[in-house]
Amino acid sequence: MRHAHSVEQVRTAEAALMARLPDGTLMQRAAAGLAATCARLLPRVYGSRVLVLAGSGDNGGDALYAGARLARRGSTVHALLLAPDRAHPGGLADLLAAGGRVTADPTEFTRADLVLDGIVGIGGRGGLRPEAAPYAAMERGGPVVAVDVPSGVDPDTGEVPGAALRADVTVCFGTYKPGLLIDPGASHTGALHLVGIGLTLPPASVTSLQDEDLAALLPVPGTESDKYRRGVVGIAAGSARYPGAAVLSVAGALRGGAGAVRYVGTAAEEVVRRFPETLVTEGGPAGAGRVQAWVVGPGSGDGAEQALREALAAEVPVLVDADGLTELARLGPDALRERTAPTLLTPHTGEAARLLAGATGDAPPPAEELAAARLVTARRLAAAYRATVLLKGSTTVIADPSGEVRVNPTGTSWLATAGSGDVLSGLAGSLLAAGLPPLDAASAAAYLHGLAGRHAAEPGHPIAALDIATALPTAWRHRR
Ligand SMILES: NC(=O)C1=CN([C@@H]2O[C@H](COP(=O)(O)OP(=O)(O)OC[C@H]3O[C@@H](n4cnc5c(N)ncnc54)[C@H](OP(=O)(O)O)[C@@H]3O)[C@@H](O)[C@H]2O)[C@@H](O)CC1
Ligand SMILES: [K+]
Repeated sequence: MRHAHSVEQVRTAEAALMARLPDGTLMQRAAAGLAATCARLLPRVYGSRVLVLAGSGDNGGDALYAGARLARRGSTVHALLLAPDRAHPGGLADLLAAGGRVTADPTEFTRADLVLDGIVGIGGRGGLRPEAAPYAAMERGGPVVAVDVPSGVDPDTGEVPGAALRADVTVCFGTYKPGLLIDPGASHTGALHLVGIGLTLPPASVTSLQDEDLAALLPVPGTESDKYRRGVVGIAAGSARYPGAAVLSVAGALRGGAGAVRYVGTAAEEVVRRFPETLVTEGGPAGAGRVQAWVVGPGSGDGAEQALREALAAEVPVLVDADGLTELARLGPDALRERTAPTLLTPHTGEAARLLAGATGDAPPPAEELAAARLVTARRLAAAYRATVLLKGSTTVIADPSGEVRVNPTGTSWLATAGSGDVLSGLAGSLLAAGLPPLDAASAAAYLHGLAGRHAAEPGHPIAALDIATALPTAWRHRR
């Protein structure tokens, strides 16, 4: 599991540790880790050109001290000071003592074999300021290594409100920051390296599953298992107009580990033709047999209202997707108030905008605004509806009403294909039926779905939604 901590949590842990250590110890630990990573990135440290972009704070201090270490190993190190009269005094003195020089020449950015971005770290707010903004678009001669955070990325949220540096590698200190894991910030970090500096941190509210976490979450049938113990997932999806959504949701559900898939809706014929193992019931969720979790909404069209009401009345976990979400947005959070079992909502940003409008009574915010603020949006929705929310898109973010968040690391842009969300809904519903709590079910489903998309698209070609469902067993088996 990757754990990400907020700036406030990092500052608290830093203060506690600094009180016990001699001045400057943490910065030296950070600089040592940073310099070691830079040395590995350079073909040869001796004789390489290194540029340090140093801002006014400790982030610049880290970069200057790391520059000094590289200068002592024979690199030609220049420092470009973005606030020359406020550069970190100790770091600058150390760099000069090691033979480094100050430059005012911005073209050094292009000449350098490696650039250290020490403009701003966890103390930064807003995009790059005018003196630093041109570096965001400038041609580079070698890798850019971000110190702690790529400058211009909000460390707490991943928002990128203005210009920001795109790093090839980010060396972060003590812990990951949420903004390094969530787009658009995540797409600025490049490869992530964590350097331990000895902080004692509280439990993280933002985490990201890794392969071994997925392995621990996925249900494995025991010798006592029968289909009911493994879970029956009910799929209320599809309509005369959109029968395909039902087929795709069932396809995802069948490969999600539940013991059986029960389908209700008007696309039964198409579903059974494709997947004869599906149990089919006439009518809506209310009249269906035993079901341990419902998925309601993909392609439901006009049938969404009735199906949603019936599913929400059941005392089992319910996943609401697509047309079900549009209907829920119309009803507002009150529709979930009486529920005793968990509810999982799986909106894309357009549906999230409607859900927010349904909760506030305001006009729906532009979907692009929500896409740029994914963490905040998922948390707002989870709080408003008191439900677990899986916000789809570039970095899928899953928030539960307690404020806990999982960030999915396996996304791929190949997943942005029609019907991909239908497969995800069935898969997540299946994991809910198998008994996983909603945060686990949603994050495991997003992880597997992303992996399946990668497998299906290998070695790099377009895929259709059914390809994702077909690749799920491979993703399940290999988990990477
Ligand atoms: N925490 C830890 O455990 C450890 C932390 N360490 C390091 O310290 C870093 C945090 O250092 P920090 O607190 O000095 O803040 P930092 O990010 O350098 O910013 C400082 C100043 O920048 C300015 N500024 C703001 N926004 C800006 C913008 N957009 N563009 C340009 N400038 C902007 C603003 O000043 P202003 O100009 O507004 O007066 C602000 O006060 C951390 O990321 C890590 O690298 C390690 O050494 C070891 C252990
Ligand atoms: K930085």
